[in-house]
Amino acid sequence: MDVRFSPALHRQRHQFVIDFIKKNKPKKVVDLGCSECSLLKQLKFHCEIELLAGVDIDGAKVKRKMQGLAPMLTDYLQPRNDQLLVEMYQGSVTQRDARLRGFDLATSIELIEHLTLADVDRFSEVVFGYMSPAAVIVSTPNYEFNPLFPRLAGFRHSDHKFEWTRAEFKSWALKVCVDHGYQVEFTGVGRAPPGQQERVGFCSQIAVFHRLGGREVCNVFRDDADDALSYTLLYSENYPSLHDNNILQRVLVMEVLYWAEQLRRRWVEEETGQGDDADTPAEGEGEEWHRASEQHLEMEEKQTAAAMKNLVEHQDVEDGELFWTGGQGQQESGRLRRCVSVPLSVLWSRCPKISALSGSLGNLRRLLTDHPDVKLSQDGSAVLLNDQEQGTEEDRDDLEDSGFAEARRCSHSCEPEEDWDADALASGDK
Ligand SMILES: C[S@@+](CC[C@H](N)C(=O)[O-])C[C@H]1O[C@@H](n2cnc3c(N)ncnc32)[C@H](O)[C@@H]1O
Ligand SMILES: [Mg+2]
Repeated sequence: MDVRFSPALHRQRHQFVIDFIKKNKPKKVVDLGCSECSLLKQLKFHCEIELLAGVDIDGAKVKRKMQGLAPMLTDYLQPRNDQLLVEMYQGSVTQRDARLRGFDLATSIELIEHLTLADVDRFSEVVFGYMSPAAVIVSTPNYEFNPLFPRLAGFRHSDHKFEWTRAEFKSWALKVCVDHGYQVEFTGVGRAPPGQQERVGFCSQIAVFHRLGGREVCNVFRDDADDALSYTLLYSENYPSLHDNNILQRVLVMEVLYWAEQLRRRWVEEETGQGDDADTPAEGEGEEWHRASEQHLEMEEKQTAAAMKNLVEHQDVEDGELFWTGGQGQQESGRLRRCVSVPLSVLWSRCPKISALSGSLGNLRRLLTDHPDVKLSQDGSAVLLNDQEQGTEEDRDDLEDSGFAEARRCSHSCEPEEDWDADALASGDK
Protein backbone atom coordinates (compact mmCIF):
# COMPACT_ATOMS: atom_id res chain seq x y z
CA MET A 1 0.00 0.00 0.00
CA ASP A 2 1.30 3.46 -0.91
CA VAL A 3 -0.30 6.37 0.90
CA ARG A 4 -1.39 9.42 -1.07
CA PHE A 5 -2.79 12.62 0.35
CA SER A 6 -5.57 14.84 -0.79
CA PRO A 7 -5.05 17.76 -0.59
CA ALA A 8 -1.32 17.28 -1.18
CA LEU A 9 0.70 17.11 2.01
CA HIS A 10 2.58 20.38 1.48
CA ARG A 11 -0.78 22.12 1.03
CA GLN A 12 -2.07 20.58 4.25
CA ARG A 13 0.99 21.91 6.11
CA HIS A 14 0.44 25.41 4.75
CA GLN A 15 -3.27 25.23 5.47
CA PHE A 16 -2.44 24.36 9.07
CA VAL A 17 -0.46 27.62 9.34
CA ILE A 18 -3.23 29.60 7.64
CA ASP A 19 -5.84 28.21 10.04
CA PHE A 20 -3.61 29.12 12.98
CA ILE A 21 -3.25 32.67 11.63
CA LYS A 22 -6.99 33.04 11.11
CA LYS A 23 -7.57 32.03 14.70
CA ASN A 24 -4.72 33.86 16.43
CA LYS A 25 -4.39 36.95 14.19
CA PRO A 26 -0.66 37.59 14.56
CA LYS A 27 0.52 40.93 13.14
CA LYS A 28 4.16 39.99 12.53
CA VAL A 29 4.89 36.65 10.90
CA VAL A 30 8.21 35.20 9.74
CA ASP A 31 8.64 32.01 7.72
CA LEU A 32 11.99 30.33 8.39
CA GLY A 33 13.35 28.23 5.52
CA CYS A 34 10.76 29.86 3.27
CA SER A 35 12.26 28.39 0.08
CA GLU A 36 10.37 29.81 -2.91
CA CYS A 37 7.95 31.85 -0.78
CA SER A 38 4.92 29.70 -1.48
CA LEU A 39 3.54 29.93 2.09
CA LEU A 40 4.26 33.66 2.26
CA LYS A 41 2.38 34.26 -0.97
CA GLN A 42 -0.72 32.84 0.66
CA LEU A 43 -0.20 34.70 3.93
CA LYS A 44 -0.11 38.13 2.32
CA PHE A 45 -3.86 37.89 1.78
CA HIS A 46 -4.45 37.92 5.52
CA CYS A 47 -5.17 41.52 6.28
CA GLU A 48 -4.35 41.39 9.96
CA ILE A 49 -0.68 40.75 9.13
CA GLU A 50 1.35 43.97 9.06
CA LEU A 51 4.86 42.55 8.76
CA LEU A 52 5.55 39.42 6.72
CA ALA A 53 9.13 38.20 6.53
CA GLY A 54 10.88 35.21 5.02
CA VAL A 55 14.36 33.79 5.53
CA ASP A 56 16.21 31.10 3.63
CA ILE A 57 19.86 30.17 3.46
CA ASP A 58 19.47 29.76 -0.29
CA GLY A 59 19.10 33.31 -1.60
CA ALA A 60 18.80 32.14 -5.22
CA LYS A 61 15.67 30.14 -4.36
CA VAL A 62 14.07 33.14 -2.71
CA LYS A 63 14.98 35.46 -5.58
CA ARG A 64 13.43 33.12 -8.13
CA LYS A 65 9.92 33.65 -6.84
CA MET A 66 9.95 36.67 -4.52
CA GLN A 67 8.45 38.97 -7.16
CA GLY A 68 5.25 37.02 -6.59
CA LEU A 69 5.06 38.83 -3.25
CA ALA A 70 4.65 42.20 -4.94
CA PRO A 71 1.31 44.01 -4.67
CA MET A 72 -1.27 43.12 -7.32
CA LEU A 73 -3.60 45.37 -9.25
CA THR A 74 -6.33 44.87 -6.66
CA ASP A 75 -3.97 46.00 -3.88
CA TYR A 76 -3.74 49.38 -5.63
CA LEU A 77 -7.42 49.62 -6.51
CA GLN A 78 -8.59 48.61 -3.06
CA PRO A 79 -5.71 49.39 -0.70
CA ARG A 80 -5.64 47.78 2.71
CA ASN A 81 -6.65 49.73 5.78
CA ASP A 82 -3.53 48.63 7.63
CA GLN A 83 0.04 48.59 6.52
CA LEU A 84 1.81 45.52 5.17
CA LEU A 85 5.57 45.39 4.89
CA VAL A 86 7.08 42.33 3.19
CA GLU A 87 10.77 41.63 3.77
CA MET A 88 12.81 38.73 2.41
CA TYR A 89 16.22 37.77 3.72
CA GLN A 90 19.01 35.46 2.82
CA GLY A 91 20.46 34.03 6.02
CA SER A 92 20.78 31.02 8.28
CA VAL A 93 18.43 30.22 11.13
CA THR A 94 21.51 29.24 13.09
CA GLN A 95 22.59 32.90 13.20
CA ARG A 96 21.08 35.88 14.99
CA ASP A 97 19.63 38.89 13.26
CA ALA A 98 18.02 41.65 15.32
CA ARG A 99 15.44 42.37 12.58
CA LEU A 100 13.73 39.08 13.35
CA ARG A 101 13.03 39.77 17.00
CA GLY A 102 9.63 40.68 18.37
CA PHE A 103 7.51 38.62 15.95
CA ASP A 104 4.14 37.19 16.91
CA LEU A 105 4.63 34.00 14.93
CA ALA A 106 7.58 32.14 13.41
CA THR A 107 6.96 29.14 11.19
CA SER A 108 9.50 26.44 10.41
CA ILE A 109 7.90 24.07 7.94
CA GLU A 110 9.99 21.03 7.02
CA LEU A 111 13.23 22.85 7.85
CA ILE A 112 14.86 21.33 10.93
CA GLU A 113 15.47 17.92 9.35
CA HIS A 114 17.77 19.69 6.85
CA LEU A 115 20.04 20.83 9.73
CA THR A 116 22.71 18.82 11.48
CA LEU A 117 21.87 18.05 15.10
CA ALA A 118 24.45 20.63 16.20
CA ASP A 119 22.65 23.19 14.05
CA VAL A 120 19.29 22.16 15.49
CA ASP A 121 20.69 23.22 18.87
CA ARG A 122 21.74 26.56 17.39
CA PHE A 123 18.31 26.87 15.74
CA SER A 124 16.65 26.32 19.14
CA GLU A 125 18.82 28.95 20.78
CA VAL A 126 18.39 31.51 17.96
CA VAL A 127 14.66 31.02 17.38
CA PHE A 128 13.35 30.43 20.91
CA GLY A 129 16.08 32.10 22.94
CA TYR A 130 16.89 35.12 20.78
CA MET A 131 14.08 35.85 18.29
CA SER A 132 11.64 34.76 20.98
CA PRO A 133 8.38 35.01 18.99
CA ALA A 134 5.09 34.68 20.86
CA ALA A 135 4.30 31.49 18.92
CA VAL A 136 6.31 29.03 16.82
CA ILE A 137 5.04 26.29 14.50
CA VAL A 138 7.56 23.57 13.66
CA SER A 139 6.80 20.73 11.26
CA THR A 140 9.06 17.82 10.41
CA PRO A 141 8.64 14.29 8.98
CA ASN A 142 7.43 11.62 11.36
CA TYR A 143 9.79 8.66 10.96
CA GLU A 144 7.21 6.21 12.29
CA PHE A 145 5.00 6.90 9.28
CA ASN A 146 7.69 5.86 6.76
CA PRO A 147 6.81 2.11 6.61
CA LEU A 148 3.58 3.19 4.90
CA PHE A 149 5.75 4.12 1.89
CA PRO A 150 6.95 0.67 0.83
CA ARG A 151 9.23 2.00 -1.92
CA LEU A 152 11.01 4.33 0.48
CA ALA A 153 14.55 3.34 1.41
CA GLY A 154 16.24 5.58 4.01
CA PHE A 155 14.93 9.09 4.61
CA ARG A 156 12.27 10.89 2.58
CA HIS A 157 14.78 13.27 1.00
CA SER A 158 18.48 12.96 0.28
CA ASP A 159 19.24 16.22 2.14
CA HIS A 160 17.54 15.12 5.37
CA LYS A 161 20.06 14.79 8.19
CA PHE A 162 17.58 12.92 10.38
CA GLU A 163 13.92 12.03 10.66
CA TRP A 164 12.49 11.85 14.16
CA THR A 165 10.00 9.52 15.77
CA ARG A 166 7.22 11.19 17.72
CA ALA A 167 9.11 10.51 20.97
CA GLU A 168 12.32 12.10 19.63
CA PHE A 169 10.44 15.17 18.41
CA LYS A 170 8.66 15.46 21.72
CA SER A 171 11.88 15.16 23.67
CA TRP A 172 13.49 18.00 21.65
CA ALA A 173 10.39 20.20 21.95
CA LEU A 174 10.04 19.73 25.71
CA LYS A 175 13.68 20.64 26.25
CA VAL A 176 13.14 23.82 24.20
CA CYS A 177 10.20 24.68 26.46
CA VAL A 178 12.24 24.20 29.63
CA ASP A 179 15.25 26.10 28.29
CA HIS A 180 13.38 29.07 26.82
CA GLY A 181 10.03 29.39 28.61
CA TYR A 182 7.48 27.97 26.16
CA GLN A 183 4.65 25.47 26.30
CA VAL A 184 3.93 23.10 23.44
CA GLU A 185 1.14 21.08 21.84
CA PHE A 186 1.67 18.25 19.36
CA THR A 187 -0.40 17.53 16.30
CA GLY A 188 0.19 16.92 12.60
CA VAL A 189 -1.16 16.67 9.07
CA GLY A 190 -1.41 13.72 6.68
CA ARG A 191 -3.52 11.12 8.42
CA ALA A 192 -2.69 7.43 8.26
CA PRO A 193 -5.22 5.01 6.72
CA PRO A 194 -8.11 3.98 9.00
CA GLY A 195 -7.01 1.93 11.99
CA GLN A 196 -3.34 2.93 11.73
CA GLN A 197 -3.39 6.55 12.91
CA GLU A 198 -2.71 5.81 16.53
CA ARG A 199 0.11 3.37 15.76
CA VAL A 200 2.05 5.51 13.26
CA GLY A 201 0.80 9.09 13.86
CA PHE A 202 0.66 11.86 11.25
CA CYS A 203 2.91 11.89 8.20
CA SER A 204 4.13 15.42 9.08
CA GLN A 205 4.36 15.96 12.82
CA ILE A 206 3.78 19.48 14.09
CA ALA A 207 4.64 21.19 17.36
CA VAL A 208 2.90 24.46 18.22
CA PHE A 209 4.78 26.47 20.84
CA HIS A 210 3.45 29.41 22.84
CA ARG A 211 5.74 31.61 24.86
CA LEU A 212 4.81 31.55 28.55
CA GLY A 213 3.30 34.88 29.44
CA GLY A 214 1.99 35.42 25.91
CA ARG A 215 2.75 38.28 23.54
CA GLU A 216 3.35 40.84 26.29
CA VAL A 217 6.41 39.25 27.83
CA CYS A 218 9.77 40.00 26.21
CA ASN A 219 8.38 42.83 24.16
CA VAL A 220 11.37 43.40 21.91
CA PHE A 221 11.21 45.98 19.17
CA ARG A 222 13.29 46.54 16.09
CA ASP A 223 15.26 49.42 17.48
CA ASP A 224 16.62 47.17 20.20
CA ALA A 225 20.21 48.01 21.06
CA ASP A 226 21.32 44.58 19.84
CA ASP A 227 22.75 45.23 16.41
CA ALA A 228 23.34 41.67 15.14
CA LEU A 229 22.50 42.00 11.44
CA SER A 230 23.80 38.85 9.82
CA TYR A 231 21.13 38.47 7.12
CA THR A 232 21.07 40.07 3.68
CA LEU A 233 17.90 41.92 2.78
CA LEU A 234 16.83 40.69 -0.67
CA TYR A 235 13.46 42.32 -0.98
CA SER A 236 11.38 44.90 0.81
CA GLU A 237 7.98 46.12 -0.27
CA ASN A 238 5.47 48.34 1.44
CA TYR A 239 1.95 47.56 0.32
CA PRO A 240 -0.34 50.43 -0.59
CA SER A 241 -2.50 51.23 2.42
CA LEU A 242 -4.85 53.95 3.51
CA HIS A 243 -2.27 54.93 6.11
CA ASP A 244 -0.47 56.68 3.28
CA ASN A 245 -2.12 60.07 2.73
CA ASN A 246 -1.44 60.14 -1.01
CA ILE A 247 -3.11 56.76 -1.43
CA LEU A 248 -6.02 57.76 0.78
CA GLN A 249 -6.51 60.85 -1.36
CA ARG A 250 -6.29 58.90 -4.62
CA VAL A 251 -8.85 56.32 -3.48
CA LEU A 252 -11.13 59.03 -2.14
CA VAL A 253 -10.97 60.94 -5.44
CA MET A 254 -11.83 57.78 -7.38
CA GLU A 255 -14.80 57.15 -5.08
CA VAL A 256 -15.97 60.75 -5.27
CA LEU A 257 -15.78 60.83 -9.07
CA TYR A 258 -17.55 57.49 -9.31
CA TRP A 259 -20.36 58.34 -6.90
CA ALA A 260 -20.80 61.90 -8.12
CA GLU A 261 -21.27 60.42 -11.59
CA GLN A 262 -23.85 57.91 -10.30
CA LEU A 263 -25.76 60.73 -8.63
CA ARG A 264 -25.48 62.93 -11.70
CA ARG A 265 -26.81 60.22 -13.96
CA ARG A 266 -29.72 59.40 -11.70
CA TRP A 267 -30.59 63.06 -11.32
CA VAL A 268 -30.34 63.78 -15.07
CA GLU A 269 -32.60 60.79 -15.76
CA GLU A 270 -35.17 62.19 -13.38
CA GLU A 271 -34.85 65.71 -14.77
CA THR A 272 -35.05 64.78 -18.43
CA GLY A 273 -36.88 61.47 -18.24
CA GLN A 274 -34.12 59.72 -20.19
CA GLY A 275 -30.74 58.15 -19.48
CA ASP A 276 -27.42 58.87 -21.11
CA ASP A 277 -24.92 56.51 -22.70
CA ALA A 278 -21.97 57.26 -20.49
CA ASP A 279 -21.18 53.56 -20.10
CA THR A 280 -20.54 53.07 -23.78
CA PRO A 281 -16.83 52.37 -24.09
CA ALA A 282 -14.80 54.53 -26.41
CA GLU A 283 -13.92 52.84 -29.65
CA GLY A 284 -10.48 51.28 -29.78
CA GLU A 285 -9.97 51.03 -26.04
CA GLY A 286 -7.25 48.52 -25.26
CA GLU A 287 -8.01 45.02 -24.08
CA GLU A 288 -5.86 45.53 -21.01
CA TRP A 289 -7.85 48.57 -20.00
CA HIS A 290 -11.08 46.63 -20.35
CA ARG A 291 -9.80 43.83 -18.19
CA ALA A 292 -8.63 46.23 -15.50
CA SER A 293 -11.92 48.11 -15.60
CA GLU A 294 -13.88 44.89 -15.36
CA GLN A 295 -11.90 43.80 -12.32
CA HIS A 296 -12.53 47.13 -10.68
CA LEU A 297 -16.21 47.03 -11.48
CA GLU A 298 -16.50 43.50 -10.16
CA MET A 299 -14.95 44.53 -6.85
CA GLU A 300 -17.19 47.55 -6.63
CA GLU A 301 -20.30 45.59 -7.48
CA LYS A 302 -21.20 44.51 -3.97
CA GLN A 303 -20.50 47.90 -2.44
CA THR A 304 -22.36 49.56 -5.29
CA ALA A 305 -25.48 47.47 -4.73
CA ALA A 306 -25.56 48.46 -1.05
CA ALA A 307 -24.84 52.11 -1.73
CA MET A 308 -27.35 52.34 -4.57
CA LYS A 309 -29.95 51.02 -2.17
CA ASN A 310 -28.93 53.81 0.15
CA LEU A 311 -29.30 56.38 -2.65
CA VAL A 312 -32.72 55.11 -3.63
CA GLU A 313 -33.94 55.04 -0.05
CA HIS A 314 -32.97 58.69 0.37
CA GLN A 315 -34.51 60.19 -2.73
CA ASP A 316 -35.77 63.21 -0.83
CA VAL A 317 -32.63 65.17 -0.40
CA GLU A 318 -32.49 67.01 2.88
CA ASP A 319 -28.83 67.83 2.92
CA GLY A 320 -28.40 69.46 -0.48
CA GLU A 321 -29.59 69.30 -4.07
CA LEU A 322 -27.98 68.64 -7.39
CA PHE A 323 -28.46 71.46 -9.87
CA TRP A 324 -27.32 72.75 -13.24
CA THR A 325 -24.65 75.37 -13.15
CA GLY A 326 -23.12 77.52 -15.87
CA GLY A 327 -19.87 75.63 -15.62
CA GLN A 328 -17.79 78.41 -14.11
CA GLY A 329 -17.63 80.29 -17.35
CA GLN A 330 -16.14 77.42 -19.33
CA GLN A 331 -16.34 78.04 -23.02
CA GLU A 332 -16.41 75.16 -25.43
CA SER A 333 -16.76 75.64 -29.18
CA GLY A 334 -17.90 79.16 -28.45
CA ARG A 335 -20.73 78.12 -26.10
CA LEU A 336 -20.97 77.99 -22.36
CA ARG A 337 -20.64 74.39 -21.12
CA ARG A 338 -23.22 73.26 -18.59
CA CYS A 339 -22.20 71.38 -15.42
CA VAL A 340 -24.05 69.43 -12.79
CA SER A 341 -23.25 70.48 -9.27
CA VAL A 342 -23.08 67.59 -6.79
CA PRO A 343 -22.87 68.89 -3.20
CA LEU A 344 -20.17 67.32 -1.05
CA SER A 345 -22.74 67.05 1.74
CA VAL A 346 -24.81 64.72 -0.46
CA LEU A 347 -21.81 62.59 -1.31
CA TRP A 348 -20.76 62.46 2.31
CA SER A 349 -24.13 61.52 3.73
CA ARG A 350 -25.18 59.06 0.99
CA CYS A 351 -21.96 57.18 0.21
CA PRO A 352 -20.69 55.21 3.22
CA LYS A 353 -17.29 54.58 1.69
CA ILE A 354 -16.72 58.30 1.13
CA SER A 355 -17.67 59.17 4.70
CA ALA A 356 -15.55 56.29 6.05
CA LEU A 357 -12.51 57.35 4.03
CA SER A 358 -12.72 61.06 4.79
CA GLY A 359 -13.99 60.96 8.39
CA SER A 360 -15.70 64.35 8.21
CA LEU A 361 -17.18 66.70 5.65
CA GLY A 362 -14.41 69.18 6.39
CA ASN A 363 -11.76 66.54 5.68
CA LEU A 364 -13.52 65.58 2.48
CA ARG A 365 -13.41 69.14 1.25
CA ARG A 366 -9.78 69.55 2.29
CA LEU A 367 -8.70 66.34 0.52
CA LEU A 368 -10.46 67.34 -2.71
CA THR A 369 -9.39 70.98 -2.77
CA ASP A 370 -6.80 71.64 -5.47
CA HIS A 371 -6.79 68.02 -6.62
CA PRO A 372 -6.23 68.15 -10.38
CA ASP A 373 -8.86 65.50 -11.16
CA VAL A 374 -11.67 67.14 -9.22
CA LYS A 375 -13.45 70.32 -10.23
CA LEU A 376 -15.00 71.99 -7.18
CA SER A 377 -17.46 74.89 -7.14
CA GLN A 378 -16.03 78.30 -6.25
CA ASP A 379 -17.09 78.00 -2.59
CA GLY A 380 -15.70 74.43 -2.46
CA SER A 381 -19.01 72.90 -1.41
CA ALA A 382 -19.79 70.83 -4.52
CA VAL A 383 -18.17 68.70 -7.21
CA LEU A 384 -18.87 69.97 -10.72
CA LEU A 385 -19.37 67.39 -13.44
CA ASN A 386 -19.67 68.14 -17.12
CA ASP A 387 -23.11 67.51 -18.46
CA GLN A 388 -21.81 65.13 -21.12
CA GLU A 389 -19.01 62.78 -22.00
CA GLN A 390 -18.49 61.30 -18.54
CA GLY A 391 -17.06 57.84 -18.16
CA THR A 392 -15.20 57.75 -21.44
CA GLU A 393 -11.79 58.95 -22.50
CA GLU A 394 -11.70 61.60 -19.77
CA ASP A 395 -12.16 59.10 -16.97
CA ARG A 396 -9.54 56.91 -18.47
CA ASP A 397 -7.05 59.75 -18.41
CA ASP A 398 -8.05 60.55 -14.83
CA LEU A 399 -7.37 57.02 -13.74
CA GLU A 400 -4.10 56.89 -15.62
CA ASP A 401 -3.04 60.06 -13.82
CA SER A 402 -4.14 58.83 -10.42
CA GLY A 403 -1.89 55.76 -10.35
CA PHE A 404 -3.98 53.32 -12.30
CA ALA A 405 -1.20 52.83 -14.83
CA GLU A 406 1.16 51.99 -12.01
CA ALA A 407 -1.38 49.53 -10.67
CA ARG A 408 -1.50 47.79 -14.01
CA ARG A 409 2.27 47.64 -14.23
CA CYS A 410 2.46 46.04 -10.81
CA SER A 411 -0.27 43.51 -11.36
CA HIS A 412 0.60 39.86 -10.98
CA SER A 413 -1.24 36.64 -11.45
CA CYS A 414 -3.36 35.57 -8.45
CA GLU A 415 -2.80 31.92 -9.29
CA PRO A 416 -0.80 30.16 -6.57
CA GLU A 417 2.55 28.94 -7.76
CA GLU A 418 3.26 25.24 -7.72
CA ASP A 419 4.75 24.69 -4.28
CA TRP A 420 8.29 23.68 -3.51
CA ASP A 421 8.04 19.96 -3.69
CA ALA A 422 11.52 18.54 -3.37
CA ASP A 423 10.33 16.43 -0.48
CA ALA A 424 8.03 14.49 -2.70
CA LEU A 425 9.33 11.07 -3.51
CA ALA A 426 9.12 9.66 -6.97
CA SER A 427 6.54 7.27 -5.62
CA GLY A 428 4.13 10.00 -4.57
CA ASP A 429 3.60 13.06 -2.45
CA LYS A 430 5.19 12.78 0.96
C1 LIG B 1 12.01 21.55 2.60
S1 LIG B 1 12.43 23.17 2.26
C2 LIG B 1 11.22 24.11 3.08
C3 LIG B 1 9.93 24.20 2.41
C4 LIG B 1 9.10 25.38 2.83
N1 LIG B 1 9.24 25.73 4.21
C5 LIG B 1 7.67 25.08 2.51
O1 LIG B 1 6.89 24.85 3.42
O2 LIG B 1 7.31 25.11 1.33
C6 LIG B 1 13.78 23.48 3.33
C7 LIG B 1 14.31 24.90 3.15
O3 LIG B 1 15.16 25.20 4.23
C8 LIG B 1 16.24 25.95 3.75
N2 LIG B 1 17.34 25.88 4.72
C9 LIG B 1 18.16 24.84 4.94
N3 LIG B 1 19.04 25.16 5.91
C10 LIG B 1 18.74 26.41 6.31
C11 LIG B 1 19.29 27.31 7.27
N4 LIG B 1 20.34 26.97 8.04
N5 LIG B 1 18.73 28.53 7.41
C12 LIG B 1 17.70 28.89 6.64
N6 LIG B 1 17.15 28.10 5.71
C13 LIG B 1 17.66 26.87 5.55
C14 LIG B 1 16.53 25.32 2.40
O4 LIG B 1 17.26 26.18 1.55
C15 LIG B 1 15.13 25.03 1.88
O5 LIG B 1 14.66 26.07 1.11
MG1 LIG C 1 12.49 18.09 4.25
